[in-house]
Amino acid sequence: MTTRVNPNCRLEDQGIEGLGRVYYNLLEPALMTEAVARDEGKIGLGGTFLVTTGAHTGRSPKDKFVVRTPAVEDSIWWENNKPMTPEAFDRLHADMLDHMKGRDYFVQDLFGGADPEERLDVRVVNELAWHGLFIRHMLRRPEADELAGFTPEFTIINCPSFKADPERHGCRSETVIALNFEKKLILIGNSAYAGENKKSVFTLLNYFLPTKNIMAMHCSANHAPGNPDDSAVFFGLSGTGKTTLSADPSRVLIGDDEHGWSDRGIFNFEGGCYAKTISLSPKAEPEIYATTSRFGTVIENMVYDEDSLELDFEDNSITDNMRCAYPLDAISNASKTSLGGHPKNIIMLTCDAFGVLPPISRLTPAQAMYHFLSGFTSKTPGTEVGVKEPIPTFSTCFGAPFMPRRPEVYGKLLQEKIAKHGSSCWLVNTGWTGGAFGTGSRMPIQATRALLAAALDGSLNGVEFRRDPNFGFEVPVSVPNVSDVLLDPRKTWDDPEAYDEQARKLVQMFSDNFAQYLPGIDDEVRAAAIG
Ligand SMILES: Nc1ncnc2c1ncn2[C@@H]1O[C@H](COP(=O)(O)OP(=O)(O)OP(=O)(O)O)[C@@H](O)[C@H]1O
Ligand SMILES: O=C([O-])CC(=O)C(=O)O
Ligand SMILES: [Mn+2]
Repeated sequence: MTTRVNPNCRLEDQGIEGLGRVYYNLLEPALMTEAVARDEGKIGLGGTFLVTTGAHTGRSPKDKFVVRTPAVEDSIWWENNKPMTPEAFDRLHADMLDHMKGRDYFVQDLFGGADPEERLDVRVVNELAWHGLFIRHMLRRPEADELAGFTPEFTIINCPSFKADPERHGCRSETVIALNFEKKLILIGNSAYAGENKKSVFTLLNYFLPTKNIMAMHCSANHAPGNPDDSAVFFGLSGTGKTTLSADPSRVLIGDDEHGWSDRGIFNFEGGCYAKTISLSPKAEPEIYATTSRFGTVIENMVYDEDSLELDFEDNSITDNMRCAYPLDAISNASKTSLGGHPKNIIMLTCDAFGVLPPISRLTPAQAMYHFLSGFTSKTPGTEVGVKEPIPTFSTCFGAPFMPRRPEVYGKLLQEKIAKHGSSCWLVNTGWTGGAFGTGSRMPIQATRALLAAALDGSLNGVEFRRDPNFGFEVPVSVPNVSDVLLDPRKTWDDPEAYDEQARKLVQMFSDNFAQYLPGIDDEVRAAAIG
């Protein structure tokens, strides 16, 4: 019988002792069985696993720390990554190991990265069986014979029942995510939100890959049917549409959130997807909807009927950030390899709740760099009391919370690769049209899809373009299957002067934010800066 763990690499061999029962590399059915036995959640329709995560229903970026050791001192972007002293980390580590004694743990040995040459071997040690199921869906699953020789390069210990002590552990609250590059260890305490697991691995890859000249990207990716070389990536912050728009029935899905771009092309870091389910429509997003009733899908923080177990896609009383996690093969048109060629098209998604940005714009490489460094989207009112206006959010590289290095590192890599491979770049607004949030409405998914289809098949390059007076990029005047009015946001507003006023404000926000990047920027990108 094949063993499901490298016999020379048990937790004891890593100095983790005195635990209760340790379950190594259980498969999905066994993980579900253990999760049910522990009352962590319950089986839903079609064999999904329904779970709630208590106080944390999203990531806790303010509680994330990097241990400040000499080896990483010069390479970490400390203005964006909170430091923790090695001594505080050691106390946290010792206290967590102590807390773990006598408790059962679920170990999953997995790969981060679909390209075998570039992958990171990670061991994820979870207190919750369903976290084991989640991360097994999300990362790359080794074959049984690969497990026999598996030696983790990094270990993540995720212990939601552990509460940190800010005084003793040098953190901010009882919640902690601490990355130690020297000890090759990540410790997560006091959050049951599953997304912390996957974004920890992303942060590691974002640190390591640039040294190998590989661009690490917070983006989704797909390719044309039968032609992996005709690939596209979709950058974007949370909620901008990476997952929704990459799962396009007319394209082959490579992945929905994290990818690398090496000299061989693009590769998914993950083996699964983590989709938002709020208002998920079977008509607009049939592939993702179908995953919410298949065996093994983890359904996190959704309200359901206690008797019938029917999910309520509209009830956001637990959180707006309700999600489902499933392996890539749950999507029928997913790539078998999770690899693609050098992207022919680079899409930058933004959800502009001010209703100012056009639904699609063509960017020069310098403009693409400007928008990549800006990383604009907006948070919409409603989730926080008293928030009446959309909140502009500038998160550099479309993912500042996951970027351990300085933005220029990623910016330069992307710039070089775009120049070398001649990728076309586009800015796509999946946010508001016909006015700002409160007046207008969200861009219809069908319109966004039609515009993307035209960009990706090359036909959009053949239409007439106008130059946007506020942002300087080019905007198509007319596109088949999309109303001309939609293409010109000013015309969608009842009051065009109110549009101009809002546009002026947004330009100013971009310009104020970009000031921080001007000192290190080359002339071409400087010339593309607006305002
Ligand atoms: N025009 C549109 N384009 C894309 N998504 C839209 C559009 N209109 C509405 N939506 C909704 O917006 C949400 C986009 O979320 P999605 O999960 O794709 O974001 P994401 O970029 O993958 O975020 P995260 O990184 O948090 O996973 C979905 O709920 C989708 O149904
Ligand atoms: O990380 C998460 O919690 C979910 C996600 O994909 C994102 O927010 O970008
Ligand atoms: Mn997503």
